[in-house]
Amino acid sequence: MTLRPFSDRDRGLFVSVDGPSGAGKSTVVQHLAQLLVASGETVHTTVEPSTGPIGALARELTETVTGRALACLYAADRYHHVETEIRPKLAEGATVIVDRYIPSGLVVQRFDGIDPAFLWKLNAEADRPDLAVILEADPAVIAQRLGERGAHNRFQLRPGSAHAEIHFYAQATERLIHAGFDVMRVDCTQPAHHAATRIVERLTTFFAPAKEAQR
Ligand SMILES: Nc1ncnc2c1ncn2[C@@H]1O[C@H](COP(=O)(O)OP(=O)(O)OP(=O)(O)O)[C@@H](O)[C@H]1O
Ligand SMILES: Cc1cn([C@H]2C[C@H](O)[C@@H](COP(=O)(O)O)O2)c(=O)[nH]c1=O
Repeated sequence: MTLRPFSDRDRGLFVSVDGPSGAGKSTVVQHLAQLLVASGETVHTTVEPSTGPIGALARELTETVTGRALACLYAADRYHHVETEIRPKLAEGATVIVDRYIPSGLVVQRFDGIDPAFLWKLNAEADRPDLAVILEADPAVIAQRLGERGAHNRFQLRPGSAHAEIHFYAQATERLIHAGFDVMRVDCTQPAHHAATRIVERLTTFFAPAKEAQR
């Protein structure tokens, strides 16, 4: 199987995975990568904030810097990540799976009261993923997972954060669909490998070239 976007057969497929904190993004990304590698794909997994210099700064400053300044820092990391890691890996033909991307940029900074229109403009020039996966679940499930695992950041410590984040994601998802993004909503209350299998099915149905084209 060789996964290629129809718009550009010379590069690999770009998939983003977003969803509320603790929904299971990292777990699904891991399963998805394993399934794709097992089917013969070259896969590069990556994460935002990136491991680059701006990503490291954003991660370090998330607890102390707020609002527009933090939103700009995450957007700067995104543009740098695309230029220095994502595009080069796609050009090598790898399927790139990113754990958090534009949808997170449209959602997380809303906890600091930032206007969604500002977040949209800030992220508007970042390369679009071929498929934007959004994990969805009942707030009680997410709150339970967060409670068991423990919070990773200040946003997850707020009472009702799971409810608020699910609401922000629903709005961001509508906006992405309206702008023409290929969005796949995935129920993450199912076991993670089931969710990953559904994503692989979608990728192979919509993006794997016909056998003749591969020869
Ligand atoms: N499908 C699932 N069913 C049950 N538990 C799950 C599932 N997916 C993830 N978990 C558990 O939920 C917790 C959060 O998972 P994970 O770290 O993958 O979430 P995340 O969305 O990447 O979190 P964060 O946004 O904080 O990075 C972990 O303890 C993980 O083992
Ligand atoms: C991409 C992105 C990330 N963040 C914040 C949210 C979290 O504090 C960390 C990510 O860590 P996790 O282990 O994946 O939860 O980064 C953000 O505020 N804005 C963003 O666009």
